[in-house]
Amino acid sequence: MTQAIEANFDGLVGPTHNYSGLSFGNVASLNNVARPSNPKAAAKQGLTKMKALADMGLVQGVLPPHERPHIPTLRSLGFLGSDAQILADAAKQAPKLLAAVSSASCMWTANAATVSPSGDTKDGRVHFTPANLVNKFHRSIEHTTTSAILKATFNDSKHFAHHPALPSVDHFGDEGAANHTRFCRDYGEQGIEFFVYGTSAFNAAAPRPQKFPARHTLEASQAVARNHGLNPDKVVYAQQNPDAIDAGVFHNDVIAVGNGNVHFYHQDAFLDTLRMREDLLRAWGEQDKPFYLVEVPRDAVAISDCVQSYLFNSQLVQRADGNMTLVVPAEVKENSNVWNYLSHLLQGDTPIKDVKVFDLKQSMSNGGGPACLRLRVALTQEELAAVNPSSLMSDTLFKTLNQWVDKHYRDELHEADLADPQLLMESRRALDELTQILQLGSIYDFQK
Ligand SMILES: NCCC[C@H](NC(=O)CCC(=O)O)C(=O)O
Repeated sequence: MTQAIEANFDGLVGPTHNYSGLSFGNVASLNNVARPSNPKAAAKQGLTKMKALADMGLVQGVLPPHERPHIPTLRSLGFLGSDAQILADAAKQAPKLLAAVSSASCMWTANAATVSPSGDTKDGRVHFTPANLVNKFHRSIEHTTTSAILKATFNDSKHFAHHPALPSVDHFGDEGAANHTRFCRDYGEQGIEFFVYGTSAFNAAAPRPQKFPARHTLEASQAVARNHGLNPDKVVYAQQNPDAIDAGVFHNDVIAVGNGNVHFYHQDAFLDTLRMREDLLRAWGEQDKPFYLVEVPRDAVAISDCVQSYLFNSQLVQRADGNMTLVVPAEVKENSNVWNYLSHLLQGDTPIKDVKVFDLKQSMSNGGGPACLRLRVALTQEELAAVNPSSLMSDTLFKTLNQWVDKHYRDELHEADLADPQLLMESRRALDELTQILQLGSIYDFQK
């Protein structure tokens, strides 16, 4: 049998990366509002992580940034005239709206979509549903372009099925793979799809957070599971602990991560931990590999440590020897509770055997760690061969993209700069060139 693999598709940080405090409930986004950003450093930090994972022998892909500021959204909201006029009017009349349509938030591709590998789906294809991200206006405008990018990257209907986003209303709030994990013995076999939601929209009695929004609903996850043709016996749902959301855990991937036969999560991540454990063990059943439930006790690491360090927003990746590496942000090393816990974990009886640390400070300052920056797509060799080859990381692509960033990106950006018509022109020139580098065709409005 040919070996299936799990590829990571990272979002390349766009030229308008900035700190606008747009994400209520996301502590880092709120704390860093109005700080100057460095889009050039942000893009390079992301590229360095992508290249390092490719060098570890993993398949690494790149998804391009979206067109920002998004002039078509401003036009649809009544701004008229030339692009420069629209920017000037929006900056004056609705500066927060201009910031929202300028966000580089599509870099966090864990929120791009939910992906079900072919081993799990009825028709044996890989299924994609772009997330509607309806809870945040600046993110709710992503799914149309995300859909175009996914279709251009996974462009073969024999292997890949693309669904539209769910209805854009709170009832179907969908944050994509940030709340979705897949467990399996082998990436090509039937696995368990684990959906985590913030609340249930159609059940008024369901527990919900008091302070911050629950961005993802049970009903959204159920609809995705139906559309993807998943086997109900191999789907597990779990509700996030509402208190965790109120403590700043706006996506489940801030407090849990899974891969293969390992679920690594915090004691306070879920509303009903016992049930989550039982449901996963039942779905796993009898296999020649044990299932590891690695629960981090609150006495060792508090929720506040998780939110501050992003311990769980790590990538748990497969090594050639069958063990796993945890890819963490530098903040993990700076938090002594977390670092001590990790040192202890690596000695224990779990497949997690080493840690790799990356500086992702630019993304982290908006609440996005290593796991937020990647969308996982498990692929058989035949499916991998059908992926757009120009989207896959290599020595050449790494060099080309670094040069491209050097040529087009600024190293300092303030919120006021978003009104600069030059920034719009620079971004469009950059993205036009990028679609040629990645051979994606015309995916942006300005190219049509
Ligand atoms: N998965 C990580 C997502 C982080 C993202 N932050 C933001 O959109 C912050 C943007 C700003 O505040 O400028 C969010 O909360 O959805």
